[in-house]
Amino acid sequence: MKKIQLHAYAKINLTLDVTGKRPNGYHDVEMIMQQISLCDEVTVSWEAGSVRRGKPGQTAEPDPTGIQIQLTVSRPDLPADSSNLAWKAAEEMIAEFGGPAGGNAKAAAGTEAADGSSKDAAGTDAAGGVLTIDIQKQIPMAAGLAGGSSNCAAVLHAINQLWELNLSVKELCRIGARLGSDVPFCIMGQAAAEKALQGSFADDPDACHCALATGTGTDLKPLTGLDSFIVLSKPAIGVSTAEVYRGIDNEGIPRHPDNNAVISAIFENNYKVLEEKMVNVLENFALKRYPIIVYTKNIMSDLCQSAGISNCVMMSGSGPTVFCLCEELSKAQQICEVMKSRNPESFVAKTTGQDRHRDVTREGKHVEF
Ligand SMILES: C[C@@](CO)(OP(=O)(O)O)[C@H](O)COP(=O)(O)OP(=O)(O)OC[C@H]1O[C@@H](n2ccc(N)nc2=O)[C@H](O)[C@@H]1O
Ligand SMILES: Nc1ncnc2c1ncn2[C@@H]1O[C@H](COP(=O)(O)OP(=O)(O)O)[C@@H](O)[C@H]1O
Repeated sequence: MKKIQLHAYAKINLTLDVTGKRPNGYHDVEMIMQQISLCDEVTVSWEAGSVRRGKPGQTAEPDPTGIQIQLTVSRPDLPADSSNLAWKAAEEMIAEFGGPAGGNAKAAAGTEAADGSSKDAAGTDAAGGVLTIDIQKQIPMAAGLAGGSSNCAAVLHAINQLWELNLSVKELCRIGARLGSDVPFCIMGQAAAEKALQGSFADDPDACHCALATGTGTDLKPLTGLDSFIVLSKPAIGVSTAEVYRGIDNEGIPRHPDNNAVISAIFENNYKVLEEKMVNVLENFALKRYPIIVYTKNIMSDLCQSAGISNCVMMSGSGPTVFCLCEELSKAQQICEVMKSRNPESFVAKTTGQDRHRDVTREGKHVEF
């Protein structure tokens, strides 16, 4: 049996502009996406040849390739069936590749039964195998943080490794884009941030922690990332991305983000410019529809003011999570403490990929998360 454990990182949107609507209902966007340290743990194992039954967690009957998917999750409100994006990722890889490189499960089949599955003379599954996925959740759900998309991306990466497919980040993104608009960014981010993958993607130009996303969010240009601590606070509601995108169609957009100014400000770590130019146009609908988001933003802004830091407070993605940027860990921790008393799902995170923050703070002290 082969096994790989990956971190599935969340993202925040430092800007989010909507520039048009397509005939299929999807919206054109221009947004800056930044990976952060808050993550789930996704473990995937591959056992070739034998199809086990009666194991814990949800299982699917083997498909015609003889491959069975098993999924376990750490939260009871997260589906552990084929509606889970992690499961969909496994199905997509099975449909695309049929099994490991050089040992394609379809091609390696012994005799093919009437239902298309592979059986040996004894009637047991001769080819194929079992893909077992376990998700330990930490990223809040339906939160605007791409938790589901990051789980999906982790399973695509894991199967790429376990089946030795040698796909590039671009090739994985092509598959991921079919599963969700945020999935390609999560794939690029994991290629850059996950130690277990770095050997495979050391020279891949698409491995990055921050990107400008255009099109429906799947055309990505790597950017230098921000170097900051982040406080995240999720009000106790779930928000549907589809509802928010639909809602924005009937709203005026008084202010758009200035992506070029934000890209320069990220490079210079200029929080004053970030405060002025970071805009998420989805707030125009989401804040009206869900006043708890306004309330959360106001509390966080007041806390930033009391701490004497820039007011870089914004909703991430389609919400409802609100975040603020903090240069200093101690201030981020102070703000988080107060936010936790209002919204238990409040966290301190840091942007990934920054040498200054990777292992040590600027003062040279180790940072433990
Ligand atoms: C808003 C963003 C910003 O990063 O993130 P989240 O808030 O979801 O984290 C993304 O655009 C969301 O990406 P994702 O959550 O993957 O969305 P998808 O599954 O592709 O689409 C869910 C629904 O959102 C709408 N949708 C999505 C993307 C897009 N560019 N235009 C849309 O109108 C569609 O109605 C679609 O049916
Ligand atoms: N592995 C997964 N993790 C989280 N949510 C998932 C997953 N698979 C499917 N979902 C579903 O997708 C929806 C949005 O999930 P999520 O990715 O957390 O939202 P967002 O991108 O807004 O942060 C949830 O309602 C959840 O039921």
